Amino acid sequence: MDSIITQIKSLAQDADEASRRKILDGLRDLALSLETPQDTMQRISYLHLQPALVRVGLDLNIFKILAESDHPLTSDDLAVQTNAAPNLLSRVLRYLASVGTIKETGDNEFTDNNITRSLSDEGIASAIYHNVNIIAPPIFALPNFLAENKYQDITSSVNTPLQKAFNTDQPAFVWAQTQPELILHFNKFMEAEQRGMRRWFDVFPIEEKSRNLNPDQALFVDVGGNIGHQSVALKARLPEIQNDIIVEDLEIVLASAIPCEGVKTIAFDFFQPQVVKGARFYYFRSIMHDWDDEKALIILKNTISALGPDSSILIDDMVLPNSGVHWHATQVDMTMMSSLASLERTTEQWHTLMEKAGLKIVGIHTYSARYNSILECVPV
Ligand SMILES: C[S@@+](CC[C@H](N)C(=O)[O-])C[C@H]1O[C@@H](n2cnc3c(N)ncnc32)[C@H](O)[C@@H]1O
Repeated sequence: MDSIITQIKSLAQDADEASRRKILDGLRDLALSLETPQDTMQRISYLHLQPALVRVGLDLNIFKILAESDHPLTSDDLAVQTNAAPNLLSRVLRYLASVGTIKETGDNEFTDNNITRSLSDEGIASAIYHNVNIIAPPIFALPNFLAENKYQDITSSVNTPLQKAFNTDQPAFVWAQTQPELILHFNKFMEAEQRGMRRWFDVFPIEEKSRNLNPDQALFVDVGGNIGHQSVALKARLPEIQNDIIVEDLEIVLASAIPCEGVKTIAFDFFQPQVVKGARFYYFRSIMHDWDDEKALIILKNTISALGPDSSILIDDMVLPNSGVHWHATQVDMTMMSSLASLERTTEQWHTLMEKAGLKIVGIHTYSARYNSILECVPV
């Protein structure tokens, strides 16, 4: 067994991202194939504990303390540093070690491992906060919601499990504006989610397609661009181009925009007609997946009215295959459904949406093993 583990580790060390994922998924399938009914019961029925207890670890700063310590710490050491009751803490630590998020080195003594170090990263911590605080309650409300609605499609963004879970009648993005902590975590989560990934312009011929701009023509409008990660990266890629790169988002979000010379911000509601006319690119990253076809069509039509003769719309979202969709994508799809009444789309669903908008897809450039793709769209 030890020699098999060593072989797998060395295989993974030299693997590219797609092969490394294949190894992880193969090991997952192997572990599942070995489960007894008892194992399955233990695994699935307690799954929800892990994010909740990891959040406790984050609240107490346990992962960072262990990652920054050059020697193992006892639960009493950690109790002093966190002000948590020693007995409570030792039980929490024992749980966290048992699921591999920290490493037990002796009786009530712990150190870090690769998972501890990942969890001590601010962006990854924010992803956990966002998912535990905002995504999990609607997911737990989902079974009753579906039963009450006789297992019909969730089609209204004001009637989803999110409204049930948080007792609100507002759509998620409006409700979110009343939750400043949510916005801070969400913005950091968005950064962590993109980190280390190939960028869309690594496959999209951005230099070639940015030629012959008029001097007063905007190059790039990052619609719903959050705090500007993509626009800042694009500016770094095209430093010599002086045409405007503009991040549009809600005012409350732009308040935390990354300051960057050459990147402007405009507070803008994409359910209103686009205010920047004739830009070369109108870019939507992870926007269409937030909305059902009806709302996505409003956003697209508001953009089409601003297009100039050489403009195009770039949609940066997942393009799902028809079968064998990876769990990284199916879990986002379930989240979209439960909180936003929206979806991740297959190639066919993207074509249908664009046809309804009066657009045609002239290219699909896939840039990650997670189906992230640029759909280049122009009017029919
Ligand atoms: C899933 S995030 C994607 C953010 C960014 N494009 C990225 O990929 O990191 C969706 C974004 O849409 C913004 N948004 C939601 N409703 C909006 C509206 N009506 N007008 C403009 N932006 C909106 C949110 O504030 C958020 O930043």
